[in-house]
Amino acid sequence: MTHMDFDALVALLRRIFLANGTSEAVADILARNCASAERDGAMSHGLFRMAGYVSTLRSGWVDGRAQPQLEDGGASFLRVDAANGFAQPALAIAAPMAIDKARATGACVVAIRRSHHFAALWPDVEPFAQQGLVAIAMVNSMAYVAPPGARHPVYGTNPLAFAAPRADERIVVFDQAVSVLAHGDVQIAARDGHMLPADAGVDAAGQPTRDPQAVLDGGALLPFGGHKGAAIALMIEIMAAALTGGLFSAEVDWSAHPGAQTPCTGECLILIDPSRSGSAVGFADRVEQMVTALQEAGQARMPGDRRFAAREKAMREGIPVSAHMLRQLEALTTA
Ligand SMILES: NC(=O)C1=CN([C@@H]2O[C@H](COP(=O)(O)OP(=O)(O)OC[C@H]3O[C@@H](n4cnc5c(N)ncnc54)[C@H](OP(=O)(O)O)[C@@H]3O)[C@@H](O)[C@H]2O)C=CC1
Ligand SMILES: O=C(O)C1=NCCCC1
Repeated sequence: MTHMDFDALVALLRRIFLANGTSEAVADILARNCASAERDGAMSHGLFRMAGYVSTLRSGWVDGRAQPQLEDGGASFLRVDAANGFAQPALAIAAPMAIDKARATGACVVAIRRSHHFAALWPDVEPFAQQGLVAIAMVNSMAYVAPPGARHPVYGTNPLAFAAPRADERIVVFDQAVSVLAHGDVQIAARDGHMLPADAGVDAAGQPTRDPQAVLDGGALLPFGGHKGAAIALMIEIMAAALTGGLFSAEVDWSAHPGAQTPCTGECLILIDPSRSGSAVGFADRVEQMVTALQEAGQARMPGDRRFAAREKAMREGIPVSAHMLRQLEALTTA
């Protein structure tokens, strides 16, 4: 096991993206995104995903050089056609105007379509909260999740991320899939020979199973909280696909592109300027009061706490990367 400096890991991942056909701008954004996930201990969307990025790029399913097109949708609405490229470069192009619109009008909706999102979602919201805005992001993915009573999966694992400013320049962030587990964690469980929690998935016959391979081989994941998680999955399909002009998770068809792993769907980001609320007490102070109330009630861990602690440790000590993973990454630097 070696401990890699964050910038050295970003540089290695950047070489992989460039060697496999992305533009410099896309390589910069995705390398930083993927290294950040690994640094923060979000293993399902860190280095584990690099082989999938590469096989997808090589399959021709995604355009690593896409030029996202920004379209003004009105005072508080921005559309982006990601042009069959990755979602994060599309978001990066929209971000400055989205912030301006949110500050000018109180809110802004960013609707991204024809976009591939293969990553953790918190990097899409964190920077906005650091600039004093509330941010909510939703992405749909591909049909891995069966709602209660369904005969086959319809929803994606559809993550939802939320970020808001706290006092003292801190932020509160959560980022979660609608399924009990992310599909990436099921793949990791299958690779490492671990069983799933009892309520996570069903096999191809619709029977509950703890076997990750049975979920991957024609089975399905289940939403957290039964019909309640399923309703959130529905909302995300509506916001990230119907609203943006992207595909629903169940409409993604990559059968003509063997090796493809990234969903080509949509993303919806909502920004709110909390200074518009007119509240006498500052918004960040109110958020802080809420966090304090939770802590006083006994909640020891806030969402984001584990991740921020992992980040701090990794920035101090380096990011642990196994010799096996390092060899795999080096191999991906040659097309
Ligand atoms: N691109 C895509 O299409 C998809 C991406 N994903 C990504 O996969 C990643 C993992 O998702 P998921 O498995 O649902 O995430 P987790 O269940 O690991 O965590 C969800 C959230 O709950 C917080 N949390 C976890 N345990 C506790 C606890 N005991 N007390 C308080 N808070 C807690 C986490 O904070 P903390 O981070 O601090 O642990 C996090 O904010 C996400 O980054 C998601 O965006 C998932 C599905 C599809
Ligand atoms: O882990 C997941 O679930 C997913 N991650 C990337 C995109 C597809 C679903």
